[in-house]
Amino acid sequence: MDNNSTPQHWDIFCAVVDNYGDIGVTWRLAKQLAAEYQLEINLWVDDLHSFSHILPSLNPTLAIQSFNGVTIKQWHQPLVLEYRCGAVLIEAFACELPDTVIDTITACHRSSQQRPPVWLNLEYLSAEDWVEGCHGLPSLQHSGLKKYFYFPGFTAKTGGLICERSLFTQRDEWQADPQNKLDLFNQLGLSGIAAQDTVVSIFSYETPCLNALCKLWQTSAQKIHALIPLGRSLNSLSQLLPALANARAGQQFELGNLTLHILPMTDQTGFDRLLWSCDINIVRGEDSFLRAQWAAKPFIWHIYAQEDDYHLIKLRAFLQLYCHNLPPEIAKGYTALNLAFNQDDTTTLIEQWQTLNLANRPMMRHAKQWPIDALNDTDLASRLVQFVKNS
Ligand SMILES: Cc1cn([C@H]2C[C@H](O)[C@@H](COP(=O)(O)OP(=O)(O)O[C@H]3O[C@@H](C)[C@H](O)[C@@H](O)[C@H]3O)O2)c(=O)[nH]c1=O
Repeated sequence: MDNNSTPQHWDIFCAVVDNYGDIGVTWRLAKQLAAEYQLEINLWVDDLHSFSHILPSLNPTLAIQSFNGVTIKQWHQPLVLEYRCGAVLIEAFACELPDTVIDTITACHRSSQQRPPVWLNLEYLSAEDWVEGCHGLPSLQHSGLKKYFYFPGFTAKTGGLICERSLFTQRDEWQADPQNKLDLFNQLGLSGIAAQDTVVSIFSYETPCLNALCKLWQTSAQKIHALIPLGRSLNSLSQLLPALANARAGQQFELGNLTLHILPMTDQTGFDRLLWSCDINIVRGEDSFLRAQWAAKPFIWHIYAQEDDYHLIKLRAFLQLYCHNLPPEIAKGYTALNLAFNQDDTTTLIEQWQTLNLANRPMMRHAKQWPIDALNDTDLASRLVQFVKNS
C-alpha cells in the first residue's frame, strides 16, 4: 500500500437526538483534534438548526461550512454529500451511520488499495466501574470490520475526559481577576450585580426544585442572582412568576433579594466563561456537567433522565467518586443534595442547601483540586489519538 495516498482525515458522525449534548460533545472534540493535533476533521451533523444554538455563527442552510478548522457537513439518510474513507471514523453515541458510509468502508476493507478507517463508537460518559472493562473492546462486524467501543471515563483505564490543553490556564487567568466576571456580566447586559453578590447559573431540565430554591433565595440575607439561559429551566419557574413563560433574553426580574436574569445562549467558549464566573452552577446532561467540573466551582448535576431510573445509578457512581476526598459530613450533604435535586425531593433539597452552604471552604478547595485528579494526567483527545495509533 502506498502510504502517501492513505487519507489522513477523520470523520465524526453525530445525530442530534434531543437537546445539545450529542452535538456539544462532538463539537468540542472536533475543535480540539483540529487545533491540538492539526487533524483534518469532518464533523457530520444531521440537525444544523440545533447546532446553531451553541454555534450562533453557523448557517443552518449550508450543507458544508468551516469553523475552528473543522469542516462541518450536513448528513441525512441517504447521504447526499460524498463520503471517502479517512484514517478514523467516529460514530458518536451509536448513531446509525448512513448505508453509503458502511458500504464505502466495507469496500475499503475488501480492497488491497486502501486501509479502512479505524472505526470507533464514542460512548456516553459514566463513572460506573464496568466502564474500565468495556473501554476499547472491539466488536466484529458481518463484513469482517472491527468497531471499537470508546468509553470516556474518570480513571486511567478508560478513554478519559474531554479537556483542552490550555483550558485550566485560561480559567485560572480569568478567575484571578474579578473584573473579568463583572465585564462578562456587563457584556451580557446583566445589571445590578455587585462583586460580593452570590451568582448562580441555571442550565437544567424541568424540575420543581428550581421553584423551591428560588423561593428560598427570595428571602435570603444577601443578594442572589440567578443567571438562566433561555431554555427548559424556565418552564419550571413560570409557576413562581408567570411572566417567565414568555421571557426573552435580556429581561430581568426582581423577587425580594433574588434577581432572575434571562440570558441568550452563547457559543461554548462563552458558556465556559459563564461557568467560571458564577459561584455555583446548576448543570445537566453530559457536556455542561463536565464543564462545570472544569470551572472549579461547586455545582449541582441535573442528570439526563433514563428509563427505569438508570440515571440514578450513574449519578451515585459519580458522586461516590467525586466525594471520595471530601470530609464525610460534607460528602453526605452534597450527595443528599444532588439526589434530592434529581428526585424532585424539594424538602430534602432545601434542608441540605441550608445546612451545607455549597460555597463552603472544603467544597471550594475540592472543586479546585478535582479537575486535576479527574483527568489522570491525560485527556480524552490525547488518549484517543494514542488508541488510534495502537489499533
Ligand atoms: C446554555 C448553553 C449551553 N451550551 C452548550 C454546552 C453543552 O455543549 C451543550 C449542552 O449539553 P449537555 O450539557 O450535555 O446537556 P443537554 O441536555 O443539552 O444534552 C443531553 O443530550 C442527551 C441526548 C444526552 O443523552 C445527555 O447526556 C445530554 O448530553 O450546550 C452552549 O454552548 N451555550 C449555552 O449558552
